Amino acid sequence: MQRITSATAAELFDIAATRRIEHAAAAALPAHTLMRRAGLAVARLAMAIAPHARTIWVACGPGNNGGDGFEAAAQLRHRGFFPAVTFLGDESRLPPDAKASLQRARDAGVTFALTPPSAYELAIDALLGIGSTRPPEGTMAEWLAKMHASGQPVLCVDVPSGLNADTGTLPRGIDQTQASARTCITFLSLKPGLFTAQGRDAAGTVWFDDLGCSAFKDQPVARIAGEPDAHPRTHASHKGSYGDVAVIGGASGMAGAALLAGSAALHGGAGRVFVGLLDPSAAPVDTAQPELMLRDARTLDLSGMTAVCGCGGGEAVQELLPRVLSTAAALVLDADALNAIATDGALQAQLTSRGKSGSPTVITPHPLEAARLLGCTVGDVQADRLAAARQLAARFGVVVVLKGSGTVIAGAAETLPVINLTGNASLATAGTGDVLAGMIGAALAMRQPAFEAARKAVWQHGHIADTWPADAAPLTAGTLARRTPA
Ligand SMILES: NC(=O)C1=CN([C@@H]2O[C@H](COP(=O)(O)OP(=O)(O)OC[C@H]3O[C@@H](n4cnc5c(N)ncnc54)[C@H](OP(=O)(O)O)[C@@H]3O)[C@@H](O)[C@H]2O)[C@@H](O)CC1
Ligand SMILES: Nc1ncnc2c1ncn2[C@@H]1O[C@H](COP(=O)(O)OP(=O)(O)O)[C@@H](O)[C@H]1O
Ligand SMILES: [K+]
Repeated sequence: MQRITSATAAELFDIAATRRIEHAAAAALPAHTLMRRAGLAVARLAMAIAPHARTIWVACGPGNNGGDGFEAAAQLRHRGFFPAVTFLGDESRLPPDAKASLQRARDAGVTFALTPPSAYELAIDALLGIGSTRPPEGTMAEWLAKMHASGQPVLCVDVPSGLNADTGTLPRGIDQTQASARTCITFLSLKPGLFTAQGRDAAGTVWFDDLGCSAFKDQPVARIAGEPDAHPRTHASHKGSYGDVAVIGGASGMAGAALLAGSAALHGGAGRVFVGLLDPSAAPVDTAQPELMLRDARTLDLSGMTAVCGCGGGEAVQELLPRVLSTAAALVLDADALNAIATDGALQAQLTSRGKSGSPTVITPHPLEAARLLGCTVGDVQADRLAAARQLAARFGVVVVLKGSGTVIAGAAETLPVINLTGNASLATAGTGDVLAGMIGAALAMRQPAFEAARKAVWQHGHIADTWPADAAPLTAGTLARRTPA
């Protein structure tokens, strides 16, 4: 059993691949072996989470996920705990594995009840796993609501019930994000939905158990990539070794966004940072950050530079985009640059041909910007974040950073997308996206390949937030930009 953290590197498998792994493993093992191993793993984790629990509520559903719950209850009873099982299903229609585990729970002397216990110290959610086909309703929805509102810890078996294990979406009305401490133990494969969209809130801390079946492989759909490699600086280097970044943005009233990106590029390690402001009346120097070289955006020669374009760019950025797209040596497109491209077919064609030419290019849309680029709704993007990021990457031939909880990084078709596990809601404050764009710009300026530059910066951006000292100044975009990545 392995705890999954932001340092973990592993492949992610969708439901179809997981089913194939399960069938291959089950065929190679004696009957009921997988479920017995799964139930034992649940019981062990339950004992670790709530070692002093008197009553453990085990809510079991109509399929094999419920079977895991019966098996866990049997194992817990054998170890002196008092599981109370509520079963929502038709015994005569239980799959064979689950039926055998139900019998084992009965034989172990587990208590069965029609309604949840009035008091309990841990709830085990074994209602639905990867076989969830429709939104939970009626009694199942009530039990889930009770579990999640009770304040007691919840241990989800394989997948939080109702969560789409491929996409991380929860059905409307099923809230699994309330105050209870949440843990999920998942079997045979790590599923992408546990790590993006609503998955991170629903699953909480994720544990993985391969049930002794690591030999059974299949085709992954994405990966979590762990901590990126450090790039130590050689003694015999100088500022020219670390490249130039030119931030282009900061239209009237929005200079701050460009300055934040510039600050992040500087602290991210770029050799020199120019900030090309679109506001002609902007001050000639930022006295708080005199290292930044402020210029008129129209005068910058981008041919040897990494451009970070769009932060606070307003509508003014549109007229500069043809030159930026054709001349920047490497490029990060954010915010208003993306909005401009979304409404302009010629710019889209230019972006596509830039992508085809292989010039390093990263786009960093949040879900609304991604929706504009794809011509769909935010709901469509969030309904399948992996697919949306892959689609954008394929359309323009660039590296895509689809931001939000479980940021997705997608590139060329032959590169597995990455779901990033650092970051938290303290980043949900204005300007943190500008900081990310600047950090990616710095990594590109240091000549890291575009996908790796994006992956590294996204990981570090989130990691800074995750390790923000409790006694430090509050996390704002400005303080985030100034913290050296750990
Ligand atoms: N076999 C093994 O040894 C191992 C299996 N493992 C475990 O099996 C799990 C997969 O089991 P599974 O395929 O039986 O699917 P599961 O998630 O239990 O649900 C299917 C049942 O739920 C029903 N149903 C669906 N939605 C519903 C809803 N909203 N409300 C109400 N009912 C709903 C659906 O009914 P139907 O849609 O057919 O009407 C069907 O009856 C997997 O996640 C893992 O925990 C692993 O431990 C490895 C070892
Ligand atoms: N709840 C969250 N969990 C993890 N990361 C988040 C969360 N909310 C925001 N972020 C991150 O913060 C940044 C916000 O970027 P963006 O939406 O472009 O903001 P802005 O335009 O204000 O700079 C992104 O990197 C995003 O992934
Ligand atoms: K479950």
